[in-house]
Amino acid sequence: MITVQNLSKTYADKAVLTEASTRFPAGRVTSLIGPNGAGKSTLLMLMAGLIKPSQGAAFFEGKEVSEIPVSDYAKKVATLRQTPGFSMRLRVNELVAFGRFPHTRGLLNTEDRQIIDEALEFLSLEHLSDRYIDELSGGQRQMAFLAMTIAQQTPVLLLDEPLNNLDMKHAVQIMQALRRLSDEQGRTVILVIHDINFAANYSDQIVALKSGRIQFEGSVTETLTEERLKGLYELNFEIIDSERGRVCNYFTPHTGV
Ligand SMILES: Nc1ncnc2c1ncn2[C@@H]1O[C@H](COP(=O)(O)OP(=O)(O)OP(=O)(O)O)[C@@H](O)[C@H]1O
Repeated sequence: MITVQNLSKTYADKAVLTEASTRFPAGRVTSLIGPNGAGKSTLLMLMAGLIKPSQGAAFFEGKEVSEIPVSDYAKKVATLRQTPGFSMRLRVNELVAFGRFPHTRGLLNTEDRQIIDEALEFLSLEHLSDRYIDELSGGQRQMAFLAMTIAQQTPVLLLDEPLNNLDMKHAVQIMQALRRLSDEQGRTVILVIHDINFAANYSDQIVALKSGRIQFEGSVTETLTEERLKGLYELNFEIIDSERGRVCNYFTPHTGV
């Protein structure tokens, strides 16, 4: 379980996250939503231990994240950063093998190879296994990085915009995979996501940020309402519930004008 308490981050006197306190339920999918610059990635990176808080703390199983040795934390929490840069010429399966590093320190055994194959299979990437990363499309590369994160086999995954560069079919495939990680394997998934409709249909929990503060949080039905979304994004929404799920329509905010 990850919790944050009075968590704040300031850059040169500019507060980008202010007194955030919340808990992320174990084994569930939580989406961090909100407009550009709201502080979503900052909150995720603080939980990942990749940046230090100015005030307050993030906790993993009751221990302050900044006090957990990096090598131990990497076995518990895997992080996929936004647009990960990678200049080395690597094949997809070699990239995914990096996910095993916290466990193996580089020496892969048969079990590691199996886990790598399973991560590729989980995202239906077997056909790309021998392809070079720099010869993939943006979406294929994004999927390969996600496979690396999955191969790390941590109880918690922190994902910053995992749907970046993905077409609709692949976005659905990723969100279904994240649900399976939660439903079938009990893993905790916390992701930053802009597509409100994917958040609505695949999350257990929503945490909404605006101007560095948590505006609201709770279940999809509690949080993704016309009134709350209007306040968050300053757009008119129409919420449509059907048996296939909830659709938040903001595409034509000025209908009738
Ligand atoms: N290293 C940094 N130095 C200075 N300011 C930063 C730094 N990192 C982030 N910020 C600022 O913090 C604010 C929050 O950024 P953050 O990336 O957390 O927002 P976000 O909600 O993830 O945005 P987006 O949806 O656009 O990715 C922004 O105003 C950003 O410019």
